[in-house]
Amino acid sequence: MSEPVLVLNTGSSSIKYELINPRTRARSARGLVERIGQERGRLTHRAGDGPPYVREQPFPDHGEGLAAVLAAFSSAGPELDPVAVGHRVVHGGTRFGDAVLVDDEVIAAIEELAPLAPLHNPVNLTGIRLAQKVFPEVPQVAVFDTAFHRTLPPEAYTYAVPREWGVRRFGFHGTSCAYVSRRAAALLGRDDPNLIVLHLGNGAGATAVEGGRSVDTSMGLTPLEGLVMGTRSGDVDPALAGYLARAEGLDAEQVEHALSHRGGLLALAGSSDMREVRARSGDDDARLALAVYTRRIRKYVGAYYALLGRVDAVVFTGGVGENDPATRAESLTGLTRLGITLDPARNEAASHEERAVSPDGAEVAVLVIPTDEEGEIAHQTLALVTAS
Ligand SMILES: Nc1ncnc2c1ncn2[C@@H]1O[C@H](COP(=O)(O)OP(=O)(O)O)[C@@H](O)[C@H]1O
Ligand SMILES: CC(=O)OP(=O)(O)O
Ligand SMILES: [Mg+2]
Repeated sequence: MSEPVLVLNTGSSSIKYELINPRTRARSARGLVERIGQERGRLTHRAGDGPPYVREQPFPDHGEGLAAVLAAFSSAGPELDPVAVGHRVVHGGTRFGDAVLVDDEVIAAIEELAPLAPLHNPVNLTGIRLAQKVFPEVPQVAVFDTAFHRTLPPEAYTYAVPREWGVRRFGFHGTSCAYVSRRAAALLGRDDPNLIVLHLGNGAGATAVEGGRSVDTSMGLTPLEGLVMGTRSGDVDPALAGYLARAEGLDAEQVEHALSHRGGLLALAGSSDMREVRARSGDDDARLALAVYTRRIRKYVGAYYALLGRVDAVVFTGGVGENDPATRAESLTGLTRLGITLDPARNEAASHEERAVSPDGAEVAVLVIPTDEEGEIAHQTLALVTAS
């Protein structure tokens, strides 16, 4: 029996979607709406093995992007008849752990958490509301990025700030971390390995996984802290906000917006896209950007090695982690004494498969595992809908 689940991963300027059979993980359709809110948007829809259905036009907001997705299914198929819709929701706060069925109360809670993930939660809600309208009889399920990090111990999630602020570290990309951690365990043939997971996409984070559980992670209260990202600065001196207020007259919102949208690779190299930055690695700005990007990763690898004491594998995932051998090599240089080395030929071989890129018998395996956030969301969605 085919039981397709529609998965919506609504990002700050994009919508990724897939129609998946969660049991076989077979996709009958997948697509992407890019550059929402910009002058030139694009929708690419793939159904089966045929040529993609492409629309180049502006998509002023996520609502219009989603309407175009529905139109793509009508024009290019397949029939869009999901048994459930699974939504990626970035911030679940302390309220949400496992996936939940969406009702009015859940929507209100996701909305309340929006100030902690202003780039993500509001557009996640746009997806939920539209799907409710289009599929009123179909259960909607929210799967939270923060869920996998519920196991952080207090000493990892506590900031040394006044308690009455009620703030803490949450961590993100948990669905990706959970999936690649499970796959790493299978590849290593160990039940509950110790891992350093490096999810390097547009957003990027490092996570220390001990015995299969997240015990520390680089993203914090919001998805701005930690590694250098496409447009996000990652770690900076918190006094920067006060300095910019005094020196430039920026208010808190302007500082946060700049650190989120004008930071990272974009600030240093003029592009948030790693492929473009790599293509210009002859120029000084791009070289510095790459050095800052990979040095930050190396610092987190060292820190998490120290926390874990024993590491079975370093796992690379996300668009950069999966596809950029130079980032993997530069991030792990000088770590031979920790037992972390790469096999250059394995590292450089292009592949979309799960694989080890360290030498056979290495003390610490280095793995590349393509993430599957959508497959994981579909799986959790069907499990919840079937159980309820
Ligand atoms: N072959 C490649 N070499 C280097 N970087 C790549 C390659 N393919 C994709 N990337 C980079 O991956 C990043 C996007 O990662 P992805 O995980 O798809 O993003 P998102 O967080 O939006 O899901 C971009 O910076 C892109 O340049
Ligand atoms: C949480 C986060 O950073 O997500 P993304 O990588 O999709 O921006
Ligand atoms: Mg991502």
